[in-house]
Amino acid sequence: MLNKLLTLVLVREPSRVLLGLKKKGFGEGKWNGFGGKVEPGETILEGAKRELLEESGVVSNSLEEIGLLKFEFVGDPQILEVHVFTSNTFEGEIKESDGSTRIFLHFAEMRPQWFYTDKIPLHQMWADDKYWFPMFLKGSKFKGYFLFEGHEKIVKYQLDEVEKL
Ligand SMILES: Nc1nc(SCCc2ccccc2)c2[nH]cnc2n1
Repeated sequence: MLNKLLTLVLVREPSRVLLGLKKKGFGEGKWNGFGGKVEPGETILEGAKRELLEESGVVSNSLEEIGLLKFEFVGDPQILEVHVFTSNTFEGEIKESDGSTRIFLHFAEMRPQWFYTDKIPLHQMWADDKYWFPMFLKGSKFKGYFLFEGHEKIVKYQLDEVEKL
């Protein structure tokens, strides 16, 4: 299967969500949760925890999978399969990462910032987020498929709230 396994972690307090501004690479210039590739030999959950720690300095031991999103880009056979997690307990102090390798952690070019749930910068996020973020904020689980043309235009999509992923 050509699907590329990715994770996305949204750290959440009752009225705030932690997002990171991607300074380089895929999704550069967009605010997003913390995530990335699942490495060989690790589970999706382990990958999610690893990326969260690498990209934000946050250690979370209670991630809950809340969404499954598949992204296809016109002209590219590889489908991104993004497993979305939320975390409502965490420890560690939030660190900016500048891509330089630290002694302890390899940071992945993210600038973390808290956003109040009524001030999510959707216009500076991936175009699909405006569709499923409200489901995330109200605690629903969701499954979606988005066909992109380039990185900004959604050609078609399917999105459903689900009881179980
Ligand atoms: N919100 C959102 N996220 C992603 S990729 C998330 C996973 C990821 C992958 C690589 C680096 C960092 C994070 C998206 N792709 C297309 N629409 C999208 N929406």
